[in-house]
Amino acid sequence: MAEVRARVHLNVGKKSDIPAEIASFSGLKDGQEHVALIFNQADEQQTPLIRMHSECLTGDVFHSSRCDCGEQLNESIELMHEQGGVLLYLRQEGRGIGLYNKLDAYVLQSQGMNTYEANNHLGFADDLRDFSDAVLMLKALGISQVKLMTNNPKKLDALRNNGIEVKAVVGTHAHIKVGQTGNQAYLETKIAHGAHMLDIKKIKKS
Ligand SMILES: Nc1nc2c(ncn2[C@@H]2O[C@H](COP(=O)(O)OP(=O)(O)OP(=O)(O)O)[C@@H](O)[C@H]2O)c(=O)[nH]1
Ligand SMILES: [Zn+2]
Repeated sequence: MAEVRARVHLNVGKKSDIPAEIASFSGLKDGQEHVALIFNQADEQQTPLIRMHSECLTGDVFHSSRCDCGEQLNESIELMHEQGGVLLYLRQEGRGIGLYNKLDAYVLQSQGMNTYEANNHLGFADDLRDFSDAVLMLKALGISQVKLMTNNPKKLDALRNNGIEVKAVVGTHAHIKVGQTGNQAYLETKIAHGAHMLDIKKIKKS
């Protein structure tokens, strides 16, 4: 069993004006410092909106053209500001392979491989993520049923197979960034080979 270690108020978002709390945990299994952002005390709602967001330094911090992670993060924060929610920020950079390996994968993608082929070429599976710490974090917050914000069916399975009831799924928009280092091929590959439920019509040019 994991437990909440510290829980403290802060404002977040592009303008630092969205009230939230950040929580740290004890008893997590993989040794990473995962955190939860809690909006409007949503852990007290019966079925809060949840996002399990895997870390992406290049996208979340630098708003890289190669992916849509930073935009998804902002979208989650803004929606949770409106309706409450819990954002689990999971330290699973590069779908679990780490930042330097992800940059090696980007080199291979610049040479023509897709995102999964590049992982495989480096000796990794398509996706190394394990969401059991996310489940422990939800349980530590007393959350057993959720509305999940994702397009990734693996995240649904990870919760459903571990005692968290997923009552509804809320898709995120994706934002196309055109050009040689853009994210269009990355998003299309996730739909075609990763079974992502991303509605191509929901893709917006940003
Ligand atoms: N290995 C690898 N990881 C990538 C690449 N592009 C982005 N990532 C990582 O992919 C992860 C994306 O995380 P999420 O946005 O939470 O997950 P998702 O599987 O896309 O699912 P949803 O956004 O919930 O639909 C982050 O850890 C990024 O660092 C890539 O080309 N190669
Ligand atoms: Zn990213």
